[in-house]
Amino acid sequence: MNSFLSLEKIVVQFGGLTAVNDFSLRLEPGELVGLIGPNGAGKTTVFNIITGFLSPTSGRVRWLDHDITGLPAHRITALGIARTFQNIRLFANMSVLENVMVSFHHNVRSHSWQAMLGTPGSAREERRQRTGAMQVLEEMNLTRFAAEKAGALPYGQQRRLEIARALAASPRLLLLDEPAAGMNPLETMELARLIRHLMKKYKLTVLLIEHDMKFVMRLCERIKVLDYGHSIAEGTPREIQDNPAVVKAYLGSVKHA
Ligand SMILES: Nc1ncnc2c1ncn2[C@@H]1O[C@H](COP(=O)(O)OP(=O)(O)OP(=O)(O)O)[C@@H](O)[C@H]1O
Repeated sequence: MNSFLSLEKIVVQFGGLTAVNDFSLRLEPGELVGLIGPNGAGKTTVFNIITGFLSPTSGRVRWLDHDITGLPAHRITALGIARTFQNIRLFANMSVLENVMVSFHHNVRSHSWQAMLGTPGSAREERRQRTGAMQVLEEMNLTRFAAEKAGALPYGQQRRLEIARALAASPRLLLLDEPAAGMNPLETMELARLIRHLMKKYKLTVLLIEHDMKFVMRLCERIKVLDYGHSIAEGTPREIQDNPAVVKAYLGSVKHA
């Protein structure tokens, strides 16, 4: 059957721990889906499987009808899947602009020998990366920070820069790992607006992990809930809010917190 992204019966074991167990998920183009669940439920592990940072113990990942299970991360990015990280992974000592240019560089995989020799091809390529990176920064409202060190940006802007870097890879599917973490309510509201805008403009599909329930419930069309590696519910925000298994999973996690 045709599919955009489909995860089929994914199992991930770390030694004796089963972090993800028999997990399946399908995404259709243009969807905005939330992946939620208590701490340690296996959400980031699912992202790591989709993006090639981990290989599953069993199960398959299909993307645009290709089996991409276990492909290395850079190949999966080149096929159109980009991500951000829960723990921000910027090059803190490089400028904001350079951080985005690096993603363009990976995107086009420009010939490193050209760069080493400083040939006209590489100068042209650098200009192309710079122009592209500036466009992405403008989209993310980060132009005024272009020359600043990434590590010096306020936290909320660093999160936006992470998204800028992911966008530079020209993805069709964007995975956002806790994009609103550490943001104030105003920043969170702006982020929700931005995600909708980017999805429309770049015809993106988005899967996001988030603990801010208000944000998830307002933004996502469909939500999938993980608990101890198992999918325990899937549905609209309303259905998820009223689902007894979900309430129980979250109450349990509060009790143990
Ligand atoms: N590389 C690893 N080696 C061993 N155990 C791991 C590894 N990565 C994750 N785990 C374990 O797998 C389980 C799922 O972790 P994961 O980070 O996917 O959960 P999560 O739902 O993203 O949690 P959180 O909301 O706290 O970020 C946890 O018990 C975690 O400790």
